[in-house]
Amino acid sequence: QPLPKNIKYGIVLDAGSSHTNLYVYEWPAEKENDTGVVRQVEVCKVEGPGISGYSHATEKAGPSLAQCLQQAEDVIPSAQHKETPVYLGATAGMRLLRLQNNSAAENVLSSVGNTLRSAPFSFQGARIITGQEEGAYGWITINYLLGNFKQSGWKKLLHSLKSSSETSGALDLGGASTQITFVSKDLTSESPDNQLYFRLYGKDYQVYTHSFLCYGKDQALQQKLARDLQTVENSSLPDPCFHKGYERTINISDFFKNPCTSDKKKQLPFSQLYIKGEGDYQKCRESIQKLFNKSNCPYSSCSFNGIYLPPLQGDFGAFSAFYFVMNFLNLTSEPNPLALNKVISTIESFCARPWQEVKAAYHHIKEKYLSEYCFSGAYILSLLENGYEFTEDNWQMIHFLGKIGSSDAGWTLGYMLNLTNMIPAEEPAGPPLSHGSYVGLMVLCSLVLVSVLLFAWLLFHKPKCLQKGIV
Ligand SMILES: Nc1ccn([C@@H]2O[C@H](COP(=O)(O)OP(=O)(O)OP(=O)(O)O)[C@@H](O)[C@H]2O)c(=O)n1
Ligand SMILES: [Ca+2]
Repeated sequence: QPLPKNIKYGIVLDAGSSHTNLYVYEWPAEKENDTGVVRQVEVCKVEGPGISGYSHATEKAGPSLAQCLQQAEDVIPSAQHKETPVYLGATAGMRLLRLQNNSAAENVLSSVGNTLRSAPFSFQGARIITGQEEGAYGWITINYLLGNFKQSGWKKLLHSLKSSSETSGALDLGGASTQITFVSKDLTSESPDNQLYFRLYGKDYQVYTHSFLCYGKDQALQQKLARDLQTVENSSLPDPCFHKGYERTINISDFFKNPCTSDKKKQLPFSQLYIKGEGDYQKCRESIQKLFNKSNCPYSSCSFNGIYLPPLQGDFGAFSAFYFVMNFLNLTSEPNPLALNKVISTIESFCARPWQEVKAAYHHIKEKYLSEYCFSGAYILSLLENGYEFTEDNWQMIHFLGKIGSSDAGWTLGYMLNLTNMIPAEEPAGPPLSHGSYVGLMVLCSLVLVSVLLFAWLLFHKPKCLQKGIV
């Protein structure tokens, strides 16, 4: 008779630059150290901006989380609230706010800390995670969910026959930063900041990671506009990355306060800028390309801006905004990824559609998202092709994925697994057989035993009917 399941829970808040998500995870207590047992049971999108958006009213950052915390209380049985850990990790939006206004960043963190402390859960901290951690935990999450870490018995044998790479690289695109993380056999010690070593389930991993601050898709757009503003003649700016007929007004006053644009600060004779879409993919790609400085590389090989990048290796899972954008454009085809030229032609023709037509065709999608899919599609291609130098030949190694099973791809699960010590360095000494195999083997042994006994009995106590035949 199976014992009643003892379920444990954990909560992680992903305080991103554009918004905050609260995740609830659950796992069977007795299988804590197995791989692939933790699953996401709830996600709650916090209303309003990301916590870095409360820099002018820091005391409101914490209360903005209340509704999602209430949702977590409803999902997790009350008897377990006290023992459920809750973590908050803030990413690039808060890294930028810390650069721009350190005390505002601290006040925001203390406000969210106070709210989380007053929830009935076990508060484990609210902090800004580093870009390295963000990359590493994203890599751990997807490989944990894909079951790439622990293999035993037949699976191990199959894997070694299948000469495929053992882990999948991780590509994360946020609003303010982007991360690339993968196992590299050619990783040299040229750039220690980009090197990580893990020992997980008895295996060593040499991992490359880098986080590009200001290269999330929202900040990349700000960077592009800052460049365009250098040569603007009047307050009207034609922009090839927006659809024809689309117009947007930008306030110049705060524009250059952002650390991603401050080095391009310029006095302008107007306070508002009027962007007018042109819908020209080629021109858009050309203007985005300028964001990737490929001119100097102090290492054996680089991505851009003089940052070390070893040769790309294996498959990649591309998630968050990589997925949102490519999914909108119907370019996430799996298990057979589309060829690069098909991807380019789709984005090119999407950018060429007039804004009125796009708006009518997708009236259910938020205008903020919809108006930027042309820019975002072009930016993703630039980042992957010009930045990381993916080519037609290895493009199909990229798999755009939103979820793996019931869990979202992102850094939060890896963060929780690490902080709760749920991924052991050594392979746990599990039972050598699964329950099914054990039962099967016992039945087989019993049958053999019964047959032997029957045979012995027949041999030594021959029934009369048989003796007669023999005589
Ligand atoms: N259906 C959606 C959802 C989000 N977005 C966009 O995707 C970006 C945000 O991606 P996300 O991964 O949520 O970024 P954050 O975590 O908020 O940012 P960061 O990781 O840089 O802190 C934003 O530009 C948002 O406008 C989108 O285009 N379509
Ligand atoms: Ca993010």
